[in-house]
Amino acid sequence: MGYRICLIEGDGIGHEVVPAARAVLEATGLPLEFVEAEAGWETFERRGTSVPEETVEKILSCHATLFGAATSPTRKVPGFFGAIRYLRRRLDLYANVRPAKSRPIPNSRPGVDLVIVRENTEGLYVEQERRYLDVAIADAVISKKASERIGRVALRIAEGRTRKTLHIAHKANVLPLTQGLFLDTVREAAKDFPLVNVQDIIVDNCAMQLVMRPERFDVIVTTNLLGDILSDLTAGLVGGLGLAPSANIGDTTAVFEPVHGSAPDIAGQGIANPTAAILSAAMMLDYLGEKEAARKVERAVDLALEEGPLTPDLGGSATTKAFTEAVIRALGRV
Ligand SMILES: NC(=O)c1ccc[n+]([C@@H]2O[C@H](COP(=O)([O-])OP(=O)(O)OC[C@H]3O[C@@H](n4cnc5c(N)ncnc54)[C@H](O)[C@@H]3O)[C@@H](O)[C@H]2O)c1
Ligand SMILES: O=C(O)CC[C@H](C(=O)O)[C@@H](O)C(=O)O
Repeated sequence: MGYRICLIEGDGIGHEVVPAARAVLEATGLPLEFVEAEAGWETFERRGTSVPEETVEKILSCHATLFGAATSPTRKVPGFFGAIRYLRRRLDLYANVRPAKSRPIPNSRPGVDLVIVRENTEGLYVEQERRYLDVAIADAVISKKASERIGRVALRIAEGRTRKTLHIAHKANVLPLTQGLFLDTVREAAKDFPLVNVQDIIVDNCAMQLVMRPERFDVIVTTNLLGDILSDLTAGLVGGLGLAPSANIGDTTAVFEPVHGSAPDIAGQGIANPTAAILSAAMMLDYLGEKEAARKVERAVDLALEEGPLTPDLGGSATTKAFTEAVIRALGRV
């Protein structure tokens, strides 16, 4: 039996990096069947909704989904909602797992091998904002249930790694009710994981320590917006957004996507780095139980990064297509 994979390109460079990742997936030789679905800003403009119901149905009919990126305007547009944010909440994809690993390129910091585990359903992402004349208010929701389940995901990941260390990154010193509930709940869950060395860290110090000494971190668990920001920081440590993969995982399905967005500044030029999408596809293979194929794809990416040619974000002049072909050639040698 094969795997049904839902592909959602989205907007901008999503149209370039998802086909690249698909080509690499096809080159693994695994029995994969692809189902295409649409979501994002272009979909909203065409159909009046950024996530048509049939897209949700297609995702649910597949074993896993690979998502590119979707554009969200910074102004309020009536009827619009952010596609990936909607899918995370609609499908209860509560764990956003974002690894950052050193890669064999000059602008990647050596010695980094960490995972950010970002709570993916609440915090400030409940998107409850109100405006009263010149004052605007946003709600941040933290629940014991969501904090406990994301805490347990992070603790299980930490338990399975060599260093077995978990940092809980929080701002409970300023927000003791919301951030404090998150911190206390994860600490409580940690009692069931005696092998994991659990430490608290205030998020601003965590950001500084990540820049100064990233090699000391193993797994970091944090709330939604803090994880959003920290995971772009860790992407920057290892070579940039073009290299950072992620997984949105729930109990019934999972959506894999590069950490980056639609990159309007380079979209349509065929020069986007497909590595983040390809590594997200590797995370998807791992989720599907195809561990060996996942490891091979990751090794092929590292070989291609080592040997080049590199895309412009990494200082080269290769196209998306040329780099993808290099990864596919490398797949034959790993
Ligand atoms: N998951 C998502 O769908 C998602 C994630 C982030 C941002 N966004 C949306 O994307 C749009 C653009 O946001 P942004 O500019 O802040 O972030 P972005 O990630 O799209 O781009 C940030 C910078 O990184 C570069 N970059 C990103 N990915 C790259 C790649 N694969 N190869 C080479 N360079 C790459 C871009 O050229 C840009 O200079 C916004 O509308 C935002 O809402 C969506
Ligand atoms: O632009 C959007 O609608 C979502 C962007 C998205 C987020 O979680 O905020 C992105 O920054 C990410 O880290 O996945």
